[in-house]
Amino acid sequence: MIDIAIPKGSLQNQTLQLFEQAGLEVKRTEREYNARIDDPRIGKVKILRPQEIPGYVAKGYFDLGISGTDWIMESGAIVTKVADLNYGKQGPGAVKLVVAVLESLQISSARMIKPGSRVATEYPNLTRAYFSNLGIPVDIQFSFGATEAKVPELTDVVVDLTETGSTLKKNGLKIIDVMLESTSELVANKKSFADKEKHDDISAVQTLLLAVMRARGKTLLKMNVPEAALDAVISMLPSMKRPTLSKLYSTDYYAIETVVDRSQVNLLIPLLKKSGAEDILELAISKIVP
Ligand SMILES: Nc1ncnc2c1ncn2[C@@H]1O[C@H](COP(=O)(O)OP(=O)(O)OP(=O)(O)O)[C@@H](O)[C@H]1O
Ligand SMILES: O=P(O)(O)OC[C@H]1O[C@H](OP(=O)(O)OP(=O)(O)O)[C@H](O)[C@@H]1O
Ligand SMILES: [Mg+2]
Repeated sequence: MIDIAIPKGSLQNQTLQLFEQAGLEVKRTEREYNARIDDPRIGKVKILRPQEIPGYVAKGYFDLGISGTDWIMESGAIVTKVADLNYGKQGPGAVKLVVAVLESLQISSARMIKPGSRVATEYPNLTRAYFSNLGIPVDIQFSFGATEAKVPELTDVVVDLTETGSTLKKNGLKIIDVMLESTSELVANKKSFADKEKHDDISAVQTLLLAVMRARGKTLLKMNVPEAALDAVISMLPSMKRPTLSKLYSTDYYAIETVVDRSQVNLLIPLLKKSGAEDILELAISKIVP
């Protein structure tokens, strides 16, 4: 059995949705931080801040956790990366940890930042390493948030996250460098990962979550096609390997089944029909395990 830490805050909704779609619904009432997942492989489930999750996983309080690349790196926690889950607050993709200054300044790269500048950030360790690497001594000031508000009176430079870019823009800031790209990651405790039984349970959760991620954006198409139209229809169809073909009982029709990109399906269906496909069905896919 494995214990899991789920992030509260920006990554919470996407994480809960992913677990639910994987058939691992995180059950709890509003404001309840001790949750349950009804699965024989999963024990304790807690909802915690993503800043703390890597450290707790590293110490062995949890076998598995989800946090952002940013907090895994900032905390310096030694954990095993099990999977990139590749979502931020707003959905798929990564967020950027950027160096930003007032738009009106004649500064276009981090190398142009003056020694002694004040730098406000929630990530003092990553920021210290970054400026020390550049060889620019700066005055790093820990920020509890609303970091963009601090320019220019309270700080000269900010190191903060951006996803849509809206907060930087609304506060008159421009990006002069990207320190790192951060996405949600599934991480495991090193000892648990090396333990035979726990490894199997960790792998099971990994397989189920990744299967959901893979199925997103894909859809299943089924159709009946007369033998005469078979080549024309098959030549249009993408598939995971090759389309599945089976003969219909006592006719010259074939049934075809294949996986296609959801973004393509509405373009494809009318063309398939025109080429002779009949009884076209589109079905949702919950999981794809290669
Ligand atoms: N749009 C986003 N804004 C902030 N954090 C994001 C965003 N998208 C993804 N994240 C990730 O979420 C994690 C931070 O989540 P958390 O909820 O603890 O902080 P927060 O959203 O900044 O909370 P708070 O509202 O207290 O400032 C980090 O790993 C960060 O990279
Ligand atoms: O590029 P955007 O989509 O605008 O998102 C980025 C903003 O979101 C986060 O702020 P948060 O909501 O965590 O507030 P905080 O600054 O008080 O932590 C982050 O610190 C940025 O300010
Ligand atoms: Mg924040």
